This record gives sequence, structure tokens and C-alpha cells, in this order.
Amino acid sequence: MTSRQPFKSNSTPKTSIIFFTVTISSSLVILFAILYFIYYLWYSLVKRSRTSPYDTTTPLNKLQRYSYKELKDATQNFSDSNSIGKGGSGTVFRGILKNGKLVAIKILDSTSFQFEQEFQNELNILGALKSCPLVVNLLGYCVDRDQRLVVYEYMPNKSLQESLFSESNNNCNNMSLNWARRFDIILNVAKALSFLHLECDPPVIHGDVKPSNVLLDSEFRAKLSDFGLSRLKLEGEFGVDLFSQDLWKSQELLKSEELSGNLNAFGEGGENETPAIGTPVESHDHDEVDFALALQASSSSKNSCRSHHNVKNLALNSLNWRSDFGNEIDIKDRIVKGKEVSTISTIENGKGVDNKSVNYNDELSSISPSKESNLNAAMVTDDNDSNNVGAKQWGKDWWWKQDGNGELRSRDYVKEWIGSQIYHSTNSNWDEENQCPPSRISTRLEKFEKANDNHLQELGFECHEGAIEKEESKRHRKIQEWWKEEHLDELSKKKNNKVKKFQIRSTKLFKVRLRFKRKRKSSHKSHNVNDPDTEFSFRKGWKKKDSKSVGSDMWSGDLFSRELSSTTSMRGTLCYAAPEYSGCGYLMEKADIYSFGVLILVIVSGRRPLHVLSSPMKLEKANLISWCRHLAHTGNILELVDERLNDEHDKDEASLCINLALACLQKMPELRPDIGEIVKILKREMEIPTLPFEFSPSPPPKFPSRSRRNNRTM
Ligand SMILES: Nc1ncnc2c1ncn2[C@@H]1O[C@H](COP(=O)(O)OP(=O)(O)OP(=O)(O)O)[C@@H](O)[C@H]1O
Repeated sequence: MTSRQPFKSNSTPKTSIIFFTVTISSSLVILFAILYFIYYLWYSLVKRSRTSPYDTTTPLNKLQRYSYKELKDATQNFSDSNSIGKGGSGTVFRGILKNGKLVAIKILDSTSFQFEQEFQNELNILGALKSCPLVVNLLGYCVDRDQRLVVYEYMPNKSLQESLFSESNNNCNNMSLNWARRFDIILNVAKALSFLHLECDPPVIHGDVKPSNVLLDSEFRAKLSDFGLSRLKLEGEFGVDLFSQDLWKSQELLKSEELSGNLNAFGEGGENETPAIGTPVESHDHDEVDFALALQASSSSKNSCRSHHNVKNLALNSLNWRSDFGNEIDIKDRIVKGKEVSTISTIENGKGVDNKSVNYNDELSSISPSKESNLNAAMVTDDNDSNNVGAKQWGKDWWWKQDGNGELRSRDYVKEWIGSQIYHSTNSNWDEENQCPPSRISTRLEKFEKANDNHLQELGFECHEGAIEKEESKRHRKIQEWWKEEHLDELSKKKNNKVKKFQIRSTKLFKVRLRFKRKRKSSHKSHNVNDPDTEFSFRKGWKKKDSKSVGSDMWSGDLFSRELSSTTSMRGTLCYAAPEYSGCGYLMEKADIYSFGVLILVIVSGRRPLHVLSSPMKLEKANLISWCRHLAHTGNILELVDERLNDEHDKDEASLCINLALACLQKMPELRPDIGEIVKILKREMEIPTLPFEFSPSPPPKFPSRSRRNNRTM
């Protein structure tokens, strides 16, 4: 007993000391953990908000930040007389800066829910490129509360869209774009894309190649503009968009990995401290990845032997325009993956498509429904969401959100729109119809639904049968629901005055159509600049278009083709977007190549990709791509050349361009030539690849002809 007593008395204080120590230290650990967690949350939030390109941490040190007042003064308070164009993302004004420099100032439309992203994208990507004579020069930007402005070099001849489709240029005698200029534009756009795909590291994919994004200088030399939908292709990132990652995470990662010491606060003269600009890095000849197999989207840049230049941290490093355009970029020949596949036996919807059938089969019809099945409904975002787009929407489904309802496909958009437009053009009571209130839109769509497929068949849009047909009609219903939600329900959630505004706008649209029809009848040339026009964009709903812009020119052709040609939708523009890139597809270099193919046809023909005129005789020519394929099949591609050129074109060059366009427009991305090859083909340094059987003017007979067989038997 006595021997146990001291033991007990000694062990109790020890235990309690241990107990105390453990309790205190564990509570300290917990406390620190909580503090750390709070700090981490705070830090990451602050970090996030700091990562906008216009913030001081951003290394866009070559760009100037302008004050709103400065730009306001430069444009005489953004006066109508200085307005030079309006696109889907904003209005562009001509301005003269204090130093006398003529500039183009774009005010991004802050009502668009992705305007912040487009702004940041433009700055991060275009701002990172250094003085390429074929890419429009970004001079600076302005951030003023919710206003975002971008300042570019001024291009006196505006856009190719203007030159091709403006009324003044529709006159044969006043054709600013003769053949030589057109060919140069094609070559220059090819070189610009070559710079982006092959000279930049990581490669830049433009994502929205179309005439309104090709600007023309005083001598009609082309420069590529509008990088709002562009993206960088990070190393090892085949098929995964930059935007599928968190852009800012990528930025931070790169920052911490290799550039931490080099980032300088914006405006602190960090230019000298940034890593060597345009430092060539090793080529990646041996790093080949079979993108063709992986994604059916070949990676021209991966496989090419190119001289890389670092574009570190997305925007940090700049790219030197290394190549003298006289001597051109040194791009070694390379084997295009999948080239050995000589015919397009594309599998569409699980069914092989007959190679021989050269029908009016538009690329838009080849969109795989499975690709879109995962889309989330997110089109209808309320204002609060849209205000918070900043960091949130850099997430992986940001692009998808643009696409709207998961059930929507580009083809659906087009079908609905074509149906409605054709209905208008064939309806004798058209004018009366136009005056119906917006609430009747969906009813009218239902009426058009039946007519759609017939019209689409004529236009070259495939109409699937059986189950697909049913699915289609379901989609149509969903489209209508979306339409209602997008334009009525969403708005009804908002304040009453917004609803009123919407109604006014809708009424205006119908008035516009009415005016438009009258305008066409009377061939009225002048228009009131101050009279705002309204048109419908699938992406943005109702949008106001400046009548002075030909990108949005109400009077330069028929409303329908203008809408489709100028509607930026999904990750690109309808009719210019590659089929594999249908809303949630992967944006690879070959998507740009496809758009470039459409662009070539538009330049050569002087037509929009979808151009429906009132005359039914011309319906077969409505779909430019299908018409071109048809002409290729019948061996008469030169019929496509713009009549306004009065036969004053180089026939060899024209047929080279058209054949090249057909090669670029192949459905399978890996069959399309890469941009290096395209430049060589245009410069006649390389033969154009053999076109698939279906484009061949005189397809070889599959079986010996009867006469031959007879000869043999004789
Ligand atoms: N740097 C510039 N110099 C002269 N005109 C310009 C310049 N940038 C744009 N424009 C004019 O403004 C118009 C609208 O350009 P913007 O890039 O906003 O729209 P878009 O490309 O037609 O449409 P979206 O943004 O939907 O692709 C162009 O068609 C062009 O006429």
C-alpha cells in the first residue's frame, strides 16, 4: 500500500501537465488551422480579384491605360459621327488622341454577360503579341467602373465585311477589292494565322476568323483582329481548351513556376525585367502526340518544326514577328496526320455516309448530337450572375454557357432562323406579320416548324429520319421554350421598365424588317444614322446595330444572310465555325483552318456563306459551301467567282483558292491542310493536296464502263 501511494501522487500532476500541454497545443493547432484557412480564403479571394489584366499585378506593361475622359474627348463624347462599326461585342468609334494619333476605340457592351471575358481575353492574348504586321495592333485599354474599352490602331478601310458587302462596293464600277487585292488578303490572313499557329508558343487559336475580323489598312492590306474568342493552346493540352481550365489558375501556376521573379506591377516600368521577349525555344519535333487519333483534330503546330517564341504567363511575354514576309516563315514540310485517308467516309450519327453522294450537305448538319448532350442549361442567367462573371465564368463551362440550353445546337439555331426567314420571304402578308407582338414569336415558330425541313432540304441541311426526326422536334420545342425563357421569362423576372424596354425593342425589330423590305423595294441608299436599328442575335438576344457598320449593315443585302453571317454564336460565328467545334467541341488549329476555308469562298465569291435571295431560282446558291462543292463536282468552280470582278481575275489563282478552300472545308479536321502548308500552297511552293473523291470534277468510275467491258469481251 505504502509503496503504491507515492507513485499515485507523482503520476497525477504529470498526467495533468501532459493533458494540459496536449489540450493547449491541439487547440493552438486548431486555432492556427482556422486562421490559416481564413487567411487562405481571404488571400485567394484577393488574389483572384487582382488577376484581372487591368490590375497592377498584370504584366501587360506594354499597353497603355487610358482614362475614360481621355477616350471620351478623343471621340467627341462617343458621338454618332465617330461611330465606325458595331459588332456583337460592342461599338467601335474613331478617335483622335491628345498626341494626334488616330485610333479605333471599342466600347464593350456591358450588357453582354461575357463582355468581361472577351475584354480580358483580348488584352491577355492580343496584348501578348508583339508587333506582327498582320495582326491589328492593340494600343491600350480603359477600365472605368463597369465600362471596358479597348484601343486599337485605326484601320482606314475598316473591315473586309464592309469592302465586300457595303452598298457602295456593290457597284461593279466601284469595286475597291479587285482580284489582286483579294488574293493578297487571302495570303495575308493565311500568314497571320501561320504566325498565330506556328510562331507563337503556346500557339494562339483565333477562334473567330470571318470578314468582319479582317481589317484593311489604307492600302487594303489585311490584318487579323478581334481576339475576344481566341485561346492559347498550352503544351500537352491537346483538345482541352485553355478556357476549360481556370485561366487564372493557369496564370498563377505559370507565374509561380517560372516567372515569379519577373512579374512586375503594371505601370512600374517592368518591361525591362520581363523575361527575354521572343526567345526562341527548342522545337518540338520529337514530342509528337497523335492528336488525330486522340481527338480527330490534328495539331499542326505540334507536328511542325517551328521556331517557338515564349508567350509566358499568357500575357507576359511578347512575340517577335521574326519572319520577314518577303522571305517568309521557315516551316518545314511535314506529314499531315490522317492524310492517307483519301476519301471522306465520314461517320455521321453512326451511319457511314456514301462518298459518292455530293449533295447540298452543309457542314452544320454534321454536328454530332452526342457532343452536345452534356451541355448544361445556363443560357438564362439573371443579372446578378452576369454581374459576377468575372472570375466565376472562367470555369470550364464558361463557353458552354454561351451555347445556352444543352439541347441547342448550331443547326437548331440555323433551322429556326432559316425557317422563319423563308416563311417571311414567302408570306404575302409578311408586313402584317411583322407587326405581331413578341409574345407571338413562339406561335409563329410553331407554324414555321413544318415548313422548315423542306426548306432546309432545299438549302442543303440534312433532315434525319425516324428517331432523330422525333428528337429534332423535341429539340424544336425546347428551343421554343428556351426562346420564351430567354426573351420573355428572363425579362419578366426583371423590373417592369426592362420589360417595357424589351417590348419597345421588339416592336422596333419588326419595324426594321418592315423598313428593310420597303428599303429593298425602293433601293433607297441613304439611311438615317441617328435612327437606331435593332436586330436579333442568337447569342445576345436583341441587339442594337449601328446602321453605319456593314458588319451590321441593314441595307447591304438581305436580312437573313446578314444575320447568319454576323451572328457570333457559341465559340465563333455561325457558318464560319468548324463542324467539330459545335458549341462544346475542341478548338484546335484546324477549326481556324475551316473558318479560313469559308473566308476564302466569301472573298472569291463576294457572297455571304448563307445568302438567301427572294428568287427561288437562286436557292441552290444559298449555301455557299454546298454550292461550291456542287460546282467542284460538276467541274465548274470558277462559276463561283464574284461577278462584280467582270472576269478580271487570274483564273489560275481563283481556282487555286477555291480548291484550297475545299481542302480546308473537309469535315475531318485532320484532312484539312495545316496553315504552313496553306501558305506554301498560296505561294505556289507546294502542290495542293489531292482533293477527296467527292470534290473531284471528274470522279473515276467505280466499275469499268459498259463500253470498256464490251471492248474487252470483243
Ligand atoms: N481597328 C479598327 N479600325 C477601323 N475600324 C474598325 C476597327 N475595329 C473594328 N472596326 C469596325 O467596327 C466593326 C465592328 O467591329 P467588331 O470587332 O466590334 O465587331 P464584329 O467583328 O463585326 O462582331 P463580333 O464582335 O460579333 O465578332 C468592324 O466591322 C469594322 O468595320
